[in-house]
Amino acid sequence: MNWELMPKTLEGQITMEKTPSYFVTREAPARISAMSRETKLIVVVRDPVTRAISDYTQTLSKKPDIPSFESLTFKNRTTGLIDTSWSAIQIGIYAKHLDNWLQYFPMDQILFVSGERLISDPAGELGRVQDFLGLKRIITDKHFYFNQTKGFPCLKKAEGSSKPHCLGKTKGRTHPNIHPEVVQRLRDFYRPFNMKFYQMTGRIFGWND
Ligand SMILES: Nc1ncnc2c1ncn2[C@@H]1O[C@H](COP(=O)(O)OS(=O)(=O)O)[C@@H](OP(=O)(O)O)[C@H]1O
Repeated sequence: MNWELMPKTLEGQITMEKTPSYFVTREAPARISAMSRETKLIVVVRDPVTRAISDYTQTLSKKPDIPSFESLTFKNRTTGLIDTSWSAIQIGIYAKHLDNWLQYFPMDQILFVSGERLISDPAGELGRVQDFLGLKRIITDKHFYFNQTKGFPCLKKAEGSSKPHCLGKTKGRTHPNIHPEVVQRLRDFYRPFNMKFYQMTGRIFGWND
């Protein structure tokens, strides 16, 4: 197996790699740190309850026969006991995953991007990303417009083209309606983990307001 998958980076270049599952993979911090302790890490996080529903929506689009969101959420519906072994729930316990990364990387090498702000203020959030990477703020408000049909911000011009570009059909799917009681139970479940995560990152993401 060839482990040297990352290309060599020359002076003045930044090599980037995106794998959503790294953040929740136990072995990832040690392996990335062994490759380079200077690696900068960027994680996009959104309200873990919406994240769980989004995760379920994605699975449902591939396997329409899976059980309901509610039945996967609870180990026991009557007592309200949540099945934390279900990956859609487990992934949203951000404080726990961050603990694992902090064994190998200092906090100032990790940037948390707010998924909600990425939608409401993409240029502002990307401004933080550019600062974190030590880049000039080249991407600004001028580059985005809000596409009413898509319901999301899109690029005015795609790279190498003069045409507007939105993310594809698999981004921004309609979520199924989940019973408000189930949503509330999940909000209560995540609250302490969210509070811990705000404390660790020094940013209030506003998921329990
Ligand atoms: N500009 C724009 N356009 C469309 N979608 C946007 C945008 N910005 C953020 N989002 C949110 O991205 C969510 C999907 O991203 P994922 O992280 O699931 O993608 S990935 O498959 O893990 O790469 C997707 O989640 P869903 O709403 O559940 O589809 C969106 O909420």
